[in-house]
Amino acid sequence: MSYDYDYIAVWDKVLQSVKAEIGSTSFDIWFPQVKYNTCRNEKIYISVPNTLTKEWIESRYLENMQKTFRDLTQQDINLILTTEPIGKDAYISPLNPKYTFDTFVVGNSNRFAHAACYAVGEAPSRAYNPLFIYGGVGLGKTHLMQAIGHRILANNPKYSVMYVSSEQFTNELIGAIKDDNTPGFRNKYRNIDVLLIDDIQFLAGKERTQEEFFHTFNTLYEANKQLVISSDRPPRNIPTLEDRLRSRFEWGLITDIQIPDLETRIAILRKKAQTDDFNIPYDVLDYIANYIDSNIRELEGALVRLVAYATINDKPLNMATAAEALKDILPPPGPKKITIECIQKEVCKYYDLELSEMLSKKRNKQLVVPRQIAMYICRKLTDASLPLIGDQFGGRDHTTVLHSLDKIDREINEQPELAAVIDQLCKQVDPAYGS
Ligand SMILES: Nc1ncnc2c1ncn2[C@@H]1O[C@H](COP(=O)(O)OP(=O)(O)OP(=O)(O)O)[C@@H](O)[C@H]1O
Repeated sequence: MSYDYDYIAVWDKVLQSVKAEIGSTSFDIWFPQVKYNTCRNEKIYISVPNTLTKEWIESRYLENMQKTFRDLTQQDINLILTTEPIGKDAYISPLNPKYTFDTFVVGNSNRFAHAACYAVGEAPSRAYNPLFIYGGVGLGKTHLMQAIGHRILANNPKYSVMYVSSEQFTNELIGAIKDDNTPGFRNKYRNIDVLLIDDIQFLAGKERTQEEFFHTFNTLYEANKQLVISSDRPPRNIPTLEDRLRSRFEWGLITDIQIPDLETRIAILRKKAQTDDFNIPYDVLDYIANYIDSNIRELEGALVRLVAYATINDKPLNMATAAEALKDILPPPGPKKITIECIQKEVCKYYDLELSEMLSKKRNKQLVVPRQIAMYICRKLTDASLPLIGDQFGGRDHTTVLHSLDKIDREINEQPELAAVIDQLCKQVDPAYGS
């Protein structure tokens, strides 16, 4: 047996047996979008819609599914769950219908990026070209990019809009080189009206792909076609990106998405609950939003996990169920205890430092300032005495702490940007700060 259609039939049987085993409620939650994709080198690739589903199935059902598959085929085959498209024609992902401007919540962290994307969606090749969007993992870059695609298509159904991740672009180029069909590849990429290319940082170090992308970029740009590029960092920070590409990315508009504040996180959860018709009390949404603060995908993942848990166990969607369902990823509900350590960690995260550096005796400026800020916040948000703070900062004397507090006090008055950073850090440590 080696044809896809044989394996597809086996896969169907595997699904039937899973359903018989776990019941249709769980099955309908986890399996509707789990599909046979392709067979490559003794491996069967199964597409799953997201990482949460992947992890859930892997940890609970995969072993049995694999066994059933092997029993039915009498072949030593591995099942691989993947969120990436692999199938022969699957290099170009269609747009996700959920990623539109309507479903995107605008807050301070993404207002500018949203406005830029919206303008490009309404006036492709006229507003900003290229448009470069960057921001941390799971903050909405793909969503915004695809929203541009949807809007352009809604206004101009004849446009050919292509969304592709840089990884797919690379894989497809490699495939074309292997099959001696680079003209076909070029033809496809250079005859479109809009190219949305995601996660461009993936091209770092891939010279041949960069070369190809450079020509694709030029051809499209010269033909006045719209380019939208996303990355996890600004062009100047992508290592081993050729200068000629970097400079092209800087020709148009560069816009970033920041980590959302608490209000935006709550608004995103409310919108998601409303769109998916989940009836969840606001205090539960606030609880989730309070603790998951740096990745919207995880924020949504927690919500989905809660709903799945409540459905499977037939429990009400309330705080107690949330605490149970999310106990592995969130601390129990209730006021968060603010400790010196959690302040140190938050400040380290902000300044990209190791905790050990903050507690060390080193006195270079990159360490001294964050250390003094952390001491200042400890004094502000905890009851800790000066000697205790000194002690927990690598055994420093209380006079050192006092000196730090005085210094930051003075600088806050002179430097509004420092005051804003400290304010933001205080909010991160204590979501109730200032309210
Ligand atoms: N402002 C927002 N409003 C509503 N949903 C959002 C918002 N921002 C992000 N999301 C949702 O969060 C999830 C992650 O977003 P997305 O995949 O666009 O992130 P990304 O920045 O492209 O991540 P990566 O760096 O992993 O490529 C998606 O389901 C998206 O719909």
